[in-house]
Amino acid sequence: MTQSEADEWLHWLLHEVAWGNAFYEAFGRRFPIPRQQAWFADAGIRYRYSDNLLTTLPWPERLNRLRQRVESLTGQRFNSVLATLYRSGEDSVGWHADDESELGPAPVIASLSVGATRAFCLRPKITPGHQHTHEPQPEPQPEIAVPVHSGDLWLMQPPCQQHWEHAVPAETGIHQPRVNLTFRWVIPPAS
Ligand SMILES: O=C(O)CCC(=O)C(=O)O
Ligand SMILES: [Fe+2]
Repeated sequence: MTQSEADEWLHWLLHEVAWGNAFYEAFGRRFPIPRQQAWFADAGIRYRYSDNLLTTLPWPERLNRLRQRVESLTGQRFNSVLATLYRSGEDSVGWHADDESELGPAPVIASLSVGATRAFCLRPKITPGHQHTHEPQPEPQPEIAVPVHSGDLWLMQPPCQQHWEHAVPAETGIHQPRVNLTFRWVIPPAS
């Protein structure tokens, strides 16, 4: 999208979205995750991870039109979007893959960013499918860092989530916010 569209989207997302704080548990305590999130989805769509932490919001008309635009640009269908707000360079997301079973074995995720330029980092999973093990791990592979600019749209296609992890590390000196939208297809529950 153009810079002025990206600026408009940043303004709309910052002011109109009901941003929520999510938490993670460690050492028997709850800590806020270093970013804010909102989860929009079609009626009846549930996503275990997000559902535990976030309420499902209905699509605002404007966001629904953006979904249709992303669908026609990518040739993919999406029934949900996870919006993430990085309030400044202090906010981040750690290494993970979006490989929950609700996304199916080979998810296609479209990602759109507006606001501050941040590094989107990728690294191969150390042991595909067993990345959460506590056993000793071989040395991590060198990572790839792609600067993502305001208005950039990219696709994470198979086998990205199967074999790679991604992260947006904290960056000192960034005081502007960034919003990232990840459009996803969550397999609807069997009716
Ligand atoms: O902010 C980004 O570019 C990545 C966000 C992300 O990894 C996610 O929403 O799962
Ligand atoms: Fe992700």
